[in-house]
Amino acid sequence: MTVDVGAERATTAQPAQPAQPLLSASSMSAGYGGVPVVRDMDLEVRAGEVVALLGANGAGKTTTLLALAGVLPISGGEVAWLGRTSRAPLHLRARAGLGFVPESRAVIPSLTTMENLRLGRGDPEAALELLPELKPLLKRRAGLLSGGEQQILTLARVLAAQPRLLLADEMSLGLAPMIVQRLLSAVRDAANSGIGVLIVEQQVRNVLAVADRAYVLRRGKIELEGKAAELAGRLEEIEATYLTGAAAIEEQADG
Ligand SMILES: Nc1ncnc2c1ncn2[C@@H]1O[C@H](COP(=O)(O)OP(=O)(O)OP(=O)(O)O)[C@@H](O)[C@H]1O
Repeated sequence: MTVDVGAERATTAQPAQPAQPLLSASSMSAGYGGVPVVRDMDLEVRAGEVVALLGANGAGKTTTLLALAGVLPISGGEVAWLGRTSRAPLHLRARAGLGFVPESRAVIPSLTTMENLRLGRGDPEAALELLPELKPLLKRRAGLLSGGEQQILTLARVLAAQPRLLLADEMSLGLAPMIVQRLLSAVRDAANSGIGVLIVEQQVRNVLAVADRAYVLRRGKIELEGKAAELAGRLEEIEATYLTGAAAIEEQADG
């Protein structure tokens, strides 16, 4: 396994070839305390596409994102970032253009919206172009924003760093439908501007409406993949087989 952090840095000035995935995993396994949770995963994300990662509670979606981001060490297979095999941790991948949007809102409450946007090394204006509703809130302390506004700011902070690839973990948890639509459409706009996106989202119909492709996880393995529009056409079957609470309980009983 080649660990080539220096090469990651060196490649940041060069745009990735569209033909080459920004991020790919082959036979990737990862878990906790030596127990694998995701196994044998093959996936990829290319510039300009939104890829959804779907699965029931406990299927391994967050674990997959953490392993791809370098937060959780992989126990098998490979992750390639910008065409090179990598085991670099998140902060080094972040320097090379990987943005991670966590499940929980990640703003500093005592700082204003603008100060939050300036925390990264990026360009607040780039984020404000994608999320202009933050403009009237720039001088307000982030702690005084609503939950939805804080999640919009969380996404904006990551976008301000102008990442090449965005990994987003259930951004919409507990938010009103309008805010969810807003976050998803901003993610789509970001992809249209050339960013690759891998997104975990419980609101399957909504995420498939903005995604290009999707992977469906069950018991830590990718069981289904395809174009988002095709999967949306089979949504009832997919929900019953892979995504419902009943499917998750059945999994645990079987497992
Ligand atoms: N830090 C941890 N230590 C041990 N096991 C963990 C840890 N985090 C998650 N797990 C286990 O790994 C499995 C997959 O969890 P993960 O959070 O990746 O699933 P998920 O698909 O993201 O679920 P959800 O939709 O509920 O967030 C679960 O059985 C979970 O209990």
